Parts: sequence; C-alpha cells; structure tokens
Amino acid sequence: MSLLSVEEALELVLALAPVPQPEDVDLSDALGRVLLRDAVSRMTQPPFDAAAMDGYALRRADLPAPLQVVGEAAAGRGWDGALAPGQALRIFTGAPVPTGADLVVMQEDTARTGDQVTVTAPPGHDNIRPRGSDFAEGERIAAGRRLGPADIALLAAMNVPRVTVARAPTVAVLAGGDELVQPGETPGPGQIISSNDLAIAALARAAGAVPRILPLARDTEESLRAAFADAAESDVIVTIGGASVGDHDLIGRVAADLGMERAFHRIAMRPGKPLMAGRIGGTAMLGLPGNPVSAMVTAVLFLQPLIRRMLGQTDAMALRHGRLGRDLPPEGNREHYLRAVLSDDAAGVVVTPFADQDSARLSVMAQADALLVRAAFDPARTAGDRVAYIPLPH
Ligand SMILES: Nc1nc2c(c(=O)[nH]1)N[C@H]1C(S)=C(S)[C@@H](COP(=O)(O)OP(=O)(O)OC[C@H]3O[C@@H](n4cnc5c(N)ncnc54)[C@H](O)[C@@H]3O)O[C@H]1N2
Ligand code: MOO
Repeated sequence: MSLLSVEEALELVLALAPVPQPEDVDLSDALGRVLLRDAVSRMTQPPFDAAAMDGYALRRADLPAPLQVVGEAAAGRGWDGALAPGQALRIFTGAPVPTGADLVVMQEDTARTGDQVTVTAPPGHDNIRPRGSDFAEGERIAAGRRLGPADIALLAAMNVPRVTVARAPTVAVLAGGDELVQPGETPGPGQIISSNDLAIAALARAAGAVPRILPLARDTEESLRAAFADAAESDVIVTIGGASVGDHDLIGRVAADLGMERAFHRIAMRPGKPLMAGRIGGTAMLGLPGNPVSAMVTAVLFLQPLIRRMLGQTDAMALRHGRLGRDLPPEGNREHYLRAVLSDDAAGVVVTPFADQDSARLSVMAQADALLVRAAFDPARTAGDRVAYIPLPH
C-alpha cells in the first residue's frame, strides 16, 4: 500500500480541527487572533474637524490682511466660539477647528506681532482633517480578519476595548522515553536530555496555541495512560516519539486502547515518516516521530497549520521560491524537507541545503532558515534551479 502524501495527510489533520469557539479578549491580547464577530466602531474619527498643523485657524477670504488673534485651541482644549471676519485663532495639531475657520496656516508661514498675525506664504492645503474622515461610528471590521498591530490600533481608536476572537487551542505536549531526563538534571548511563517537548511547545506557542508540557512519560503503558488522562481536557495532544516500529514504541498501542480514531499512521515524508494523527474523544491527536528534527519538521508542517485552523485562520502555508545553492542527487520515494540556509544575491533568494540532513542533528536545525521542499522522485538538480521552500521561524 502506498503511503499518504504530505498534502493528503495535511487535509486529514486539518479535518481534526473543530469549529473555532468564541472568546472575548482585551486588545492587548488580540494580536494575531482572528475576529469571530464583526467589531463595530463606537466613535467617529476625528470626532470634530481637527487641525493637522500647529499654526493659526482663520478664514481664507480674509487674506492677505493681518488678523487679530482672539484665543487659543490645543488638543483636548478647544476654543468656544465662532471666528468672526478678521480674526484668527492660535491652534495646535489635533485641536478642534473653530466654526467660521476654513484654513489652518502652519506657524512657519506666519509672522506674529502682539495679537496680530500675518500670513507670509500663499496658503495651500487647508490643513484640516474633516470630522469622520478616518472612520465613522457604526463602521465595521469584518469577522474573519486576522488582527495585526494596525488593526489593534484602529479598534482602540474605535473605542472597542474587547473583541470576540477564536479561542486559542490548548495543546498538551507529551514526550517520553526511559532515556530522557529534563534539562538541568544529570543524565545516567545511556540517557540524554529531553529537548523535543520544549521545541514543540515553542512551535505551538508561536502558532498561537497555549501549550502545556506534561511530565516526561516512561516507556510503560501505565505511564502513557496516565499522561493521556492528564491531557484529556486539551484541544490537542501531541506525543513525541514512540511512533515507529520498535518494541518500546507504545504510543500507537496505548492510543488505540483509549479509543483513538486513527486518521493515518506513516506518510511519504522525509523526515517524518512515522507521523500519526487521529482523535481521542474530543481531543485531536498528533503523534510526532521522536528524532528531534523530525519532530520539529512535522510540527511545522502539521501541528502549526492545525493550530492556525483552530484559531480560525484559513490561509494555506506559504510556499516560497528561490534558486538552489548546490547540486542535489535524485530524490527517493518520499517528499523531502531539507534543512537549508537562505541568502540573497543580485538575482534573488538562494536556498542552500546542508550536506548533513540527519534527522537527529539539532545543531543543523538551529542554523536552518528554511525547509527546502522536494517532491518524491524529483530528478537530480543543479545549482541555480528554481526550488520551493518554507521559511522556518527563528
Ligand atoms: N526499523 C525501523 N526503525 C526506525 C524507523 C523505521 O521505519 N523502521 N524509522 C526511523 C525514523 S524515520 C524515526 S523518525 C524514528 C522515530 O522513532 P519514534 O517516533 O518511535 O521515536 P523514538 O524511538 O522514541 O525516538 C527516536 C529518537 O529520538 C530521541 N528522542 C525521543 N524523544 C526525545 C525528546 N523528548 N528529546 C530529545 N530526543 C528525543 C530518542 O532518544 C531517539 O534517539 O525511528 C527510526 N527507526
Ligand atoms: O522520519 Mo524519520 O523522521 O525520517 O527521521
């Protein structure tokens, strides 16, 4: 039986995402979140005709005669009254323009003596921002919008302090294996330090989820069962390791005992072949391979898109193009995601894969800027060929 392609597998993983659930958040927590309900402005902006310059408000028809300065308006401190013919008002940026005035002359273009002001340069633009010229009360930011920094500023200006967005999914991260101890502990004979759980939690957080790293599990069914029980309330459980065919690779067995509906196990991808996905009760499950680079690559390709889908984001993963920086041999029967560095030359982006593609080498992964994507059975390539890549988060 031929293995699923990455594309087919991704579709099955995205199908595990439940409909996004609403949650109200303060604007300070809204960056990157997707609006689930329209946000409606409670303000008109500017709320009054506002000066765009520090200078003098006056009537254009009065020029070029000298004018009498009758008062002052600053931002937050308006001037009550209407400007009569022959009068000018000292005004500062953001202040309401008084009734009667139709021009603000910037102070660099004026000369002042006592309470007399003369305009010294021919006036051009009126330097008035009309009421409502930015936005009006009742204007909407439509549901579906992913909020960036400028959206948050706009919502604040609209006096919308909280917004309804898709709830951030909770992701339980379960690493395990008798060989693992935590960073800071002293490894015994044959032991190494667990890195995958931190890596996957970081990728989950970067995609917008709320990760929770579970205690390291041991290579026993009992230990894994306890961990799955601990994660039952999470939206997603990500296991790392124990996905392959070894005698100690218990994840598949324990998950099946717990009633996992399996979407697939193993895909035509390198690294990442032992990837597993499915659902246990209300929790989506991804079983990532244990090799540290394989775990991270599969998290970038499957976990992060799953989280983004749960957050209401529907845009596909950005595949970019550049030119190959070195010759490559023909590809095997799995789609290959090679760790690569990006550089620029006069003709654009150059993508140079590392010679060392061992799926356990974190030192190489940490230097990589991108994953160079090669199709299964891709023929030999030479430097300069057009290639596709996925940028990696730094
Ligand atoms: N006979 C076969 N052997 C293997 C196959 C195969 O198809 N047939 N696939 C290989 C591939 S590809 C991968 S990837 C690994 C995946 O195996 P598992 O998912 O079962 O992972 P483990 O055996 O538990 O661990 C693999 C490797 O990764 C280290 N590891 C695990 N967890 C962590 C962690 N939290 N932090 C750091 N390092 C971790 C673990 O010590 C192992 O060295 O299987 C191949 N074998
Ligand atoms: O998938 Mo293993 O993930 O090739 O190293």
